[in-house]
Amino acid sequence: MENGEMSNDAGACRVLNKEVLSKGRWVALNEITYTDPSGKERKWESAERTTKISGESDGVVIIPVLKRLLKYDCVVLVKQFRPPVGTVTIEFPAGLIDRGESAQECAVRELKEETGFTGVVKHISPCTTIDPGLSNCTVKMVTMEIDGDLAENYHPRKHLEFIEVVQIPIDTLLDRLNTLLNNGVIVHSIVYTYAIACAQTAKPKIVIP
Ligand SMILES: Nc1nc(=O)[nH]c2c1ncn2[C@H]1C[C@H](O)[C@@H](COP(=O)(O)OP(=O)(O)O)O1
Repeated sequence: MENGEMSNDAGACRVLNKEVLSKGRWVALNEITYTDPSGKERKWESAERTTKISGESDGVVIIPVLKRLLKYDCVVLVKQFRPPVGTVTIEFPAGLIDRGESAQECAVRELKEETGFTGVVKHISPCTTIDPGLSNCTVKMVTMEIDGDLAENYHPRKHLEFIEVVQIPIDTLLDRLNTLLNNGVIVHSIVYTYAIACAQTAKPKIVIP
Protein backbone atom coordinates (compact mmCIF):
# COMPACT_ATOMS: atom_id res chain seq x y z
CA MET A 1 0.00 0.00 0.00
CA GLU A 2 1.23 3.49 -0.88
CA ASN A 3 1.97 5.95 1.93
CA GLY A 4 -1.20 7.77 3.05
CA GLU A 5 -3.50 5.34 1.23
CA MET A 6 -6.59 4.38 3.29
CA SER A 7 -7.28 0.78 4.20
CA ASN A 8 -10.21 -0.80 5.97
CA ASP A 9 -8.31 -3.90 6.92
CA ALA A 10 -9.02 -4.61 10.61
CA GLY A 11 -6.21 -7.19 10.44
CA ALA A 12 -3.75 -4.33 9.94
CA CYS A 13 -4.60 -2.85 13.38
CA ARG A 14 -1.87 -3.16 15.99
CA VAL A 15 -1.51 -2.49 19.71
CA LEU A 16 1.57 -0.31 20.09
CA ASN A 17 1.64 0.34 23.82
CA LYS A 18 -0.22 -0.31 27.07
CA GLU A 19 0.10 2.20 29.89
CA VAL A 20 -1.30 1.44 33.35
CA LEU A 21 -3.27 4.53 34.45
CA SER A 22 -4.45 3.11 37.75
CA LYS A 23 -4.25 -0.21 39.54
CA GLY A 24 -6.48 -1.61 42.30
CA ARG A 25 -6.33 -4.97 44.01
CA TRP A 26 -8.50 -6.70 41.40
CA VAL A 27 -8.69 -4.41 38.38
CA ALA A 28 -6.31 -2.11 36.48
CA LEU A 29 -7.25 0.72 34.13
CA ASN A 30 -5.01 0.78 31.06
CA GLU A 31 -4.63 3.23 28.19
CA ILE A 32 -3.89 1.35 25.00
CA THR A 33 -2.24 3.01 22.02
CA TYR A 34 -3.13 1.26 18.77
CA THR A 35 -3.37 1.82 15.05
CA ASP A 36 -6.84 1.83 13.46
CA PRO A 37 -7.55 0.18 10.07
CA SER A 38 -6.37 3.32 8.22
CA GLY A 39 -3.03 3.27 10.06
CA LYS A 40 -3.92 6.24 12.30
CA GLU A 41 -2.68 6.08 15.89
CA ARG A 42 -5.47 6.11 18.50
CA LYS A 43 -6.05 5.56 22.25
CA TRP A 44 -8.46 3.20 24.02
CA GLU A 45 -9.24 2.92 27.75
CA SER A 46 -9.42 -0.67 28.91
CA ALA A 47 -9.89 -2.65 32.14
CA GLU A 48 -7.71 -5.64 32.97
CA ARG A 49 -7.90 -8.12 35.83
CA THR A 50 -4.76 -7.96 37.99
CA THR A 51 -5.15 -11.72 38.51
CA LYS A 52 -4.59 -12.38 34.78
CA ILE A 53 -2.15 -15.16 33.99
CA SER A 54 -0.56 -14.64 30.58
CA GLY A 55 -1.90 -16.97 27.91
CA GLU A 56 -4.69 -18.32 30.15
CA SER A 57 -8.38 -17.62 30.39
CA ASP A 58 -9.29 -15.44 33.35
CA GLY A 59 -12.08 -17.74 34.35
CA VAL A 60 -14.78 -20.22 33.51
CA VAL A 61 -18.50 -19.82 32.96
CA ILE A 62 -20.36 -23.05 33.63
CA ILE A 63 -23.54 -24.19 31.88
CA PRO A 64 -24.84 -26.80 34.35
CA VAL A 65 -27.75 -28.99 33.35
CA LEU A 66 -29.46 -30.90 36.15
CA LYS A 67 -30.92 -34.23 35.03
CA ARG A 68 -33.32 -36.29 37.12
CA LEU A 69 -35.43 -39.31 36.35
CA LEU A 70 -38.95 -38.34 35.22
CA LYS A 71 -38.24 -34.62 35.73
CA TYR A 72 -37.66 -31.88 33.18
CA ASP A 73 -34.00 -31.01 32.61
CA CYS A 74 -33.15 -27.83 34.50
CA VAL A 75 -30.43 -25.28 34.05
CA VAL A 76 -28.81 -24.29 37.35
CA LEU A 77 -28.26 -20.55 37.81
CA VAL A 78 -27.02 -18.34 40.62
CA LYS A 79 -28.63 -15.20 41.97
CA GLN A 80 -26.46 -12.70 43.85
CA PHE A 81 -25.99 -8.99 44.52
CA ARG A 82 -23.32 -7.56 42.18
CA PRO A 83 -21.79 -4.24 43.34
CA PRO A 84 -20.90 -2.90 39.82
CA VAL A 85 -24.55 -3.05 38.72
CA GLY A 86 -25.93 -2.28 42.19
CA THR A 87 -28.57 -4.98 42.01
CA VAL A 88 -29.20 -8.70 41.97
CA THR A 89 -28.15 -10.64 38.89
CA ILE A 90 -28.96 -14.04 37.46
CA GLU A 91 -25.85 -15.68 36.06
CA PHE A 92 -24.36 -19.02 35.26
CA PRO A 93 -22.05 -20.23 38.04
CA ALA A 94 -18.59 -18.86 37.24
CA GLY A 95 -15.25 -18.01 38.73
CA LEU A 96 -11.63 -17.14 38.25
CA ILE A 97 -9.13 -19.88 37.44
CA ASP A 98 -6.55 -20.24 40.21
CA ARG A 99 -2.84 -20.39 39.37
CA GLY A 100 -1.91 -23.96 38.37
CA GLU A 101 -5.56 -24.99 38.02
CA SER A 102 -7.08 -26.27 34.76
CA ALA A 103 -10.39 -24.96 33.41
CA GLN A 104 -11.89 -28.39 34.12
CA GLU A 105 -10.74 -28.39 37.77
CA CYS A 106 -11.92 -24.81 38.19
CA ALA A 107 -15.39 -25.61 36.80
CA VAL A 108 -15.86 -28.62 39.11
CA ARG A 109 -14.70 -26.55 42.12
CA GLU A 110 -16.78 -23.46 41.33
CA LEU A 111 -19.94 -25.47 40.65
CA LYS A 112 -19.54 -27.17 44.05
CA GLU A 113 -18.76 -23.91 45.89
CA GLU A 114 -21.55 -21.87 44.34
CA THR A 115 -24.33 -24.48 44.04
CA GLY A 116 -23.31 -27.49 46.14
CA PHE A 117 -23.76 -29.78 43.14
CA THR A 118 -21.21 -32.29 41.93
CA GLY A 119 -21.12 -32.30 38.15
CA VAL A 120 -19.30 -33.91 35.26
CA VAL A 121 -17.62 -31.79 32.58
CA LYS A 122 -18.98 -32.52 29.10
CA HIS A 123 -17.38 -29.84 26.96
CA ILE A 124 -14.90 -26.99 27.32
CA SER A 125 -14.81 -24.13 24.81
CA PRO A 126 -11.71 -22.29 23.64
CA CYS A 127 -10.96 -18.88 25.21
CA THR A 128 -13.88 -16.55 24.51
CA THR A 129 -14.05 -12.83 25.08
CA ILE A 130 -16.65 -11.43 27.46
CA ASP A 131 -16.80 -7.65 26.89
CA PRO A 132 -14.09 -6.72 24.35
CA GLY A 133 -14.99 -3.03 24.22
CA LEU A 134 -14.27 -2.73 27.93
CA SER A 135 -11.71 -5.34 28.94
CA ASN A 136 -9.45 -8.16 27.82
CA CYS A 137 -11.22 -10.60 30.16
CA THR A 138 -11.65 -14.08 28.69
CA VAL A 139 -13.49 -17.17 29.82
CA LYS A 140 -13.89 -20.77 28.80
CA MET A 141 -17.51 -21.91 28.61
CA VAL A 142 -17.77 -25.26 30.37
CA THR A 143 -20.82 -27.44 29.86
CA MET A 144 -21.52 -29.70 32.84
CA GLU A 145 -24.06 -32.37 33.61
CA ILE A 146 -25.40 -32.97 37.12
CA ASP A 147 -26.91 -36.35 37.93
CA GLY A 148 -29.67 -35.29 40.32
CA ASP A 149 -30.42 -38.90 41.21
CA LEU A 150 -27.03 -39.35 42.90
CA ALA A 151 -27.22 -39.22 46.72
CA GLU A 152 -24.58 -36.45 46.84
CA ASN A 153 -26.87 -34.25 44.73
CA TYR A 154 -30.12 -34.83 46.71
CA HIS A 155 -29.44 -32.04 49.20
CA PRO A 156 -26.62 -29.95 47.71
CA ARG A 157 -24.78 -27.80 50.27
CA LYS A 158 -23.14 -24.76 48.76
CA HIS A 159 -20.20 -23.04 50.45
CA LEU A 160 -21.16 -19.45 49.66
CA GLU A 161 -24.03 -18.20 51.81
CA PHE A 162 -24.80 -15.06 49.78
CA ILE A 163 -25.49 -16.95 46.59
CA GLU A 164 -29.00 -18.26 45.92
CA VAL A 165 -29.28 -21.24 43.60
CA VAL A 166 -32.10 -21.21 41.05
CA GLN A 167 -33.14 -24.27 39.04
CA ILE A 168 -35.23 -23.55 35.95
CA PRO A 169 -36.65 -26.11 33.50
CA ILE A 170 -34.95 -25.38 30.18
CA ASP A 171 -38.22 -25.27 28.23
CA THR A 172 -39.52 -22.41 30.42
CA LEU A 173 -36.21 -20.55 30.76
CA LEU A 174 -36.93 -17.52 28.56
CA ASP A 175 -40.34 -16.89 30.15
CA ARG A 176 -38.92 -17.27 33.66
CA LEU A 177 -36.06 -14.87 32.92
CA ASN A 178 -38.51 -12.29 31.57
CA THR A 179 -40.52 -12.54 34.80
CA LEU A 180 -37.37 -12.07 36.87
CA LEU A 181 -36.38 -9.06 34.72
CA ASN A 182 -39.75 -7.45 35.45
CA ASN A 183 -38.93 -7.77 39.14
CA GLY A 184 -35.73 -5.71 38.96
CA VAL A 185 -33.20 -8.51 38.50
CA ILE A 186 -30.57 -8.14 35.76
CA VAL A 187 -29.91 -11.23 33.68
CA HIS A 188 -26.37 -11.88 32.41
CA SER A 189 -26.25 -11.62 28.61
CA ILE A 190 -24.78 -15.11 28.28
CA VAL A 191 -27.73 -16.58 30.19
CA TYR A 192 -30.25 -14.60 28.13
CA THR A 193 -28.55 -15.62 24.87
CA TYR A 194 -28.66 -19.27 25.96
CA ALA A 195 -32.37 -18.90 26.76
CA ILE A 196 -33.12 -17.41 23.32
CA ALA A 197 -31.21 -20.22 21.63
CA CYS A 198 -33.10 -22.84 23.67
CA ALA A 199 -36.46 -21.22 22.86
CA GLN A 200 -35.68 -20.89 19.16
CA THR A 201 -34.52 -24.49 18.80
CA ALA A 202 -37.18 -26.08 21.00
CA LYS A 203 -39.30 -28.69 19.30
CA PRO A 204 -42.99 -27.75 19.26
CA LYS A 205 -45.00 -29.57 21.93
CA ILE A 206 -47.41 -32.12 20.54
CA VAL A 207 -50.90 -31.45 21.84
CA ILE A 208 -53.26 -34.43 21.67
CA PRO A 209 -56.84 -33.16 21.46
N1 LIG B 1 -13.66 -6.91 40.17
C1 LIG B 1 -13.54 -7.36 41.42
N2 LIG B 1 -13.56 -6.51 42.44
C2 LIG B 1 -13.44 -6.94 43.71
O1 LIG B 1 -13.44 -6.09 44.61
N3 LIG B 1 -13.28 -8.23 44.02
C3 LIG B 1 -13.28 -9.14 43.02
C4 LIG B 1 -13.40 -8.74 41.69
N4 LIG B 1 -13.34 -9.84 40.92
C5 LIG B 1 -13.21 -10.89 41.73
N5 LIG B 1 -13.17 -10.47 43.00
C6 LIG B 1 -12.98 -11.30 44.15
C7 LIG B 1 -14.27 -11.71 44.82
C8 LIG B 1 -14.02 -13.13 45.27
O2 LIG B 1 -13.65 -13.09 46.63
C9 LIG B 1 -12.84 -13.60 44.45
C10 LIG B 1 -13.11 -14.71 43.54
O3 LIG B 1 -14.19 -14.43 42.71
P1 LIG B 1 -14.77 -15.61 41.81
O4 LIG B 1 -15.80 -16.37 42.56
O5 LIG B 1 -13.68 -16.43 41.28
O6 LIG B 1 -15.46 -14.88 40.62
P2 LIG B 1 -16.88 -14.23 40.55
O7 LIG B 1 -17.91 -15.34 40.70
O8 LIG B 1 -16.95 -13.63 39.17
O9 LIG B 1 -17.01 -13.20 41.62
O10 LIG B 1 -12.38 -12.50 43.71
